[in-house]
Amino acid sequence: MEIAAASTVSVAPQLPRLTNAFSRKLGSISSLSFGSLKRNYCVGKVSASSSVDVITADKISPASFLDKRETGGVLHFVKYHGLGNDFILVDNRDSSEPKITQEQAAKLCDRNFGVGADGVIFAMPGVNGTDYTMRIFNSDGSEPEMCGNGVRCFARFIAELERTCKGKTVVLTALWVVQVKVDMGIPILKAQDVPTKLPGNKGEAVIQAELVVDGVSWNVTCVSMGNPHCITFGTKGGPLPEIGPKFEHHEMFPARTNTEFVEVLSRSHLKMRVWERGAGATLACGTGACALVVAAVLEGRANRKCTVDLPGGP
Ligand SMILES: N[C@@H](CCC[C@H](N)C(=O)O)C(=O)O
Repeated sequence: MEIAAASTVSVAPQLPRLTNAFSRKLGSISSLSFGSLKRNYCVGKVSASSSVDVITADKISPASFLDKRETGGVLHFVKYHGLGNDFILVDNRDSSEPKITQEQAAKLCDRNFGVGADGVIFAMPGVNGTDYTMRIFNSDGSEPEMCGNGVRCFARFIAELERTCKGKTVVLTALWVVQVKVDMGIPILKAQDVPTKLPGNKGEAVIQAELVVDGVSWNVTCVSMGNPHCITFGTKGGPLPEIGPKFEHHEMFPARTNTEFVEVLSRSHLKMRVWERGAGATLACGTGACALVVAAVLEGRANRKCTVDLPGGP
């Protein structure tokens, strides 16, 4: 079921390195927008508060991981996606510790033995004057600094929680499909802050530099949107599961990297495949889409305003 988009929520990430803070004092500062978000419920019954009841762990096995953190053995969650980049969202506003561990998150994200997702997002109490903080674990359990589609889902989730809680400022006029715009902040180009060990070749930035991957030479530009991205243009490549991990774990990327393989269709139309750090091939990556437009502009391949086609949509 889909109802037309009706609500726009802007998000200002204020601590791009470690946390993504969601401020209720929202200005209209969006500079990049993505496609609509959709909410999928994947298991169990949908309750009035839009959470999903999972069968209590103790009915399955006393050692089941879900009963270790949440009272009563129930983890309430919803499943959202942005262009098919899908996340399990947990209301963690009552604690500064995530309700599940990184290992448990990896199990939940397993598409065969768990719920299945690209990551788990926690809506945490605010820090430094913000109302909320987002934390996210990738599907391998690692913790990234930032996630563009994740922060959109997070904004949508907060909007829904606030609506449920009443008396707050976020207005939601339709369910199911909502446009959420995110201010992604300023890209970081300084090599050591991306981070990459590739030496800066345009000042401290790494732009169209040579990277040898498994004996093959690639031209790459390195951009951080809070999390590291390595962008390469052209049609060269191969199956993502083969080539992606070689970039992700390349010695030039001390914090590993997300990698975007980009085709330039025109100066305002780009097409990307992505291999995400800690999650593999995903249908969409918001930080990746932004990073590749930055790279395309820096390499003189595209205008500053572009449509990016991702496997999950434009
Ligand atoms: N899909 C996300 C990025 C998620 C984090 C990434 N896997 C990382 O480890 O940096 C997005 O939409 O930005």
